[in-house]
Amino acid sequence: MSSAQGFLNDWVESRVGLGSNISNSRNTSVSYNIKGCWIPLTDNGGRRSLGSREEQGSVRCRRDEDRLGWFPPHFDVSDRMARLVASDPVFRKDNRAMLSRKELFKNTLRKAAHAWKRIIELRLSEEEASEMRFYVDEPAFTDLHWGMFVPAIKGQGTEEQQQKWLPLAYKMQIIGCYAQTELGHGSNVQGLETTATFDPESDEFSFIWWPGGLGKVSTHAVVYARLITEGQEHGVHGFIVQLRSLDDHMPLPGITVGDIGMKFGTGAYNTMDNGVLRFDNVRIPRNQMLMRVMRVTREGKCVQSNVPRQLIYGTMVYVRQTIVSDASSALSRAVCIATRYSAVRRQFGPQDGGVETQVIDYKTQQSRLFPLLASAYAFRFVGEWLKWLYLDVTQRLQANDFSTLPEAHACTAGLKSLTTSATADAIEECRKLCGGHGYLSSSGLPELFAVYVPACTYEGDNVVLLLQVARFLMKTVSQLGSGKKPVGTTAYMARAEDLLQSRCSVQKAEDWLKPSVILEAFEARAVRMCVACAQSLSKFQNPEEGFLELSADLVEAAIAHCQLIVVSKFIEKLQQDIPGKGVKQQLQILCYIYALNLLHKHLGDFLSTGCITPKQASLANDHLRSLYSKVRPNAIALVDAFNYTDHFLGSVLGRYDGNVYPKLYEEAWKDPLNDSVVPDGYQEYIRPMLKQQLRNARL
Ligand SMILES: CCCCC/C=C\C/C=C\C/C=C\C/C=C\C/C=C\CC/C=C/C(=O)SCCNC(=O)CCNC(=O)[C@H](O)C(C)(C)COP(=O)(O)OP(=O)(O)OC[C@H]1O[C@@H](n2cnc3c(N)ncnc32)[C@H](O)[C@@H]1OP(=O)(O)O
Ligand SMILES: Cc1cc2nc3c(=O)[nH]c(=O)nc-3n(C[C@H](O)[C@H](O)[C@H](O)COP(=O)(O)OP(=O)(O)OC[C@H]3O[C@@H](n4cnc5c(N)ncnc54)[C@H](O)[C@@H]3O)c2cc1C
Repeated sequence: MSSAQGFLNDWVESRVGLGSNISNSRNTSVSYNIKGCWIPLTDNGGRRSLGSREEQGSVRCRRDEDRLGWFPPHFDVSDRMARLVASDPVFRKDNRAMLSRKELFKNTLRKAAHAWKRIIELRLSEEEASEMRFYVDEPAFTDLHWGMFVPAIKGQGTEEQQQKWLPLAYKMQIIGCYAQTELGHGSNVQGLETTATFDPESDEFSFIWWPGGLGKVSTHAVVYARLITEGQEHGVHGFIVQLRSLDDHMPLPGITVGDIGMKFGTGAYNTMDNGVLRFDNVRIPRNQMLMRVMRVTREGKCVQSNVPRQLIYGTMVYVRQTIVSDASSALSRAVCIATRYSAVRRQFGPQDGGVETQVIDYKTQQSRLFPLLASAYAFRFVGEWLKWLYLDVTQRLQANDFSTLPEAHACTAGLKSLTTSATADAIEECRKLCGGHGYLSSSGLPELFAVYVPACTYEGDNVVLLLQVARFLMKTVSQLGSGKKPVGTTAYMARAEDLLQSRCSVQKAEDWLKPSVILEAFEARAVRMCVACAQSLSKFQNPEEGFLELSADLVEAAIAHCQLIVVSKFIEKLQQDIPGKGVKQQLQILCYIYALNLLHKHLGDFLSTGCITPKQASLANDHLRSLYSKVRPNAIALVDAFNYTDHFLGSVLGRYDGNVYPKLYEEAWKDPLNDSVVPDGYQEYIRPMLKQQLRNARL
């Protein structure tokens, strides 16, 4: 899809949407781009002015000149959209924590409407519009419209249904949400209680429903419900349901709809109108059931297509894939703030009155911060790979090849779980890395955490998703002897016999610098944990009972497998040409830090499975420590490479110019409490208290 063409036309005309630019077959090697990254390796080792209070604000890093020849195509789009948003007053960052829910929500509507206006005026491409959404940085109903409603129709609708609904959705003449979760059922989709009963008399369905969705905006929803025809159940399906009038936005008869109320944090995800929806005998035409997987005839007969019924879960696969890239963005943002501030902040140091030490120079700070920096890069690369995997599976599905769907499901579920859990923890760690000031709203970290943390729950609870990965792994292990060769991310299991016996070859710390050594350690750990689980499972008469009993161990095995995927994709990335002086070396160091830090954190797994010895573990740790010193000179450059504007970062601590302290002071005075010198309530509560004490003192 070309960015020169208009966004609107592209989307209306596009049938395949995001899948159009991928042509690799699954077995060819995947080519990566480090999209949107530039790493300015400066002569002074990347320290810039950050770190010296004396120099605050005095040095400006000229970004364009700093770049060393690394312009992946995506970078320009991203950079242009970042600047467009930052320079538009309508997109200014309100102090969201200070706004009432109504103000907050109305502001979001205003920004979303303005974004849409600009998208049309500037004829933005899909990629540009998506970048604009990213930099506007405010969860909104449009995320669900574009991110779930449209993909649900695309993935589960017939050609005819797509032709009818997509043009309306692309032009935003209808606005949709994804209404699947009920009050009582979220993870258990098959357990949904909403029913859609076909009435052959009138050619219509009726619903009862209680969803999470959009409470104030959507005119339509794809609603998931159990299909009942001729008194028989036929599983959960998606149905397009109009909720509100397109004239006056009032709910249609039989529909009760509203917002579910304030959520975690102030500001944060409260810009979103998550909603409650109740159907009371709402009727919709038969052809509003999404029928790519199963068709209901005029007579009420169900006709299964050749498409697997798991495709009904397809929208979740799509969104989980996008969530992995989003994890890298959220994490890189937090790390950018914490790294820059760690270079500014000084505590303790020489006793002779010299300048105090930048906290980034403390090994403890480095050992907490640099693995997070490495993870931000690792998640970016695995996110790019996952995008490829998703596009590949989409193309295959179109050609009626469903063979890679289980792996795509396992990878998207597992990596969504792994990256969101790690990112949520990392944002909180970044807050702590910024000491007391990290707790201030103006650090940007509390709100980032509050906005981000539901990612561990939505689109599938992270533990429930890991259990899906574990099921896939147990199936793979059980087929090992059957001649069915594991492929893709489980290909290493074909070498299970060797990996169960292998001994790590590390003898000195530098041996840990061999990618093959690291890979083999992670593969051996994952195989051994999976095989141990499979052996324990085989002792149960009832496999489902065994699965429940062993679920905590199965989750650990799934994590080991997903970590292996991330490590291996990082290593694959480094086998490619990476332009820019010194860039590859820096990424190599980050790759080792990512892997060796995981090894250190999960030492129990590696030791108890006998993959490495305590001596080798200790050598890995020695080496990890030495790698931190190599990152330190370029730490600022490595976070500048994310190319975040100050507007987007929304953090006084993460300012590009390092001018933290005067700005913190300035920010404090903006608080409404400082509007008056003597606070409201003084006369009523403080003064009488003081007077009382004065009287008591006189007595
Ligand atoms: C202003 C203008 C701007 C313009 C903007 C332009 C562009 C922006 C574009 C887009 C924005 C992009 C993204 C943003 C979008 C959204 C993100 C933001 C917010 C998210 C909001 C949140 C939404 C939600 O939460 S929706 C609800 C999600 N719900 C869940 O995830 C439920 C979790 N539960 C399940 O998935 C399943 O029930 C289960 C746990 C998998 C269990 O399934 P079940 O069938 O009961 O059991 P099993 O027996 O285990 O499985 C049967 C069988 O099926 C296989 N399986 C399961 N799932 C899948 C799957 N997904 N795909 C394929 N196969 C699957 C399973 O392995 C098993 O197979 P087997 O029989 O072979 O073993
Ligand atoms: C901000 C936000 C936005 C959302 N947006 C939407 C939306 O747009 N559309 C929509 O349809 N839904 C939406 N949801 C709902 C979301 O998808 C569900 O909340 C999510 O899938 C988790 O399901 P649940 O709430 O039923 O959790 P539960 O399944 O009730 O989980 C509760 C606990 O039980 C554990 N658990 C559950 N099952 C198992 C098991 N089999 N084995 C072991 N442990 C288990 C979980 O790990 C968790 O610890 C949203 C949720 C949030 C928070």
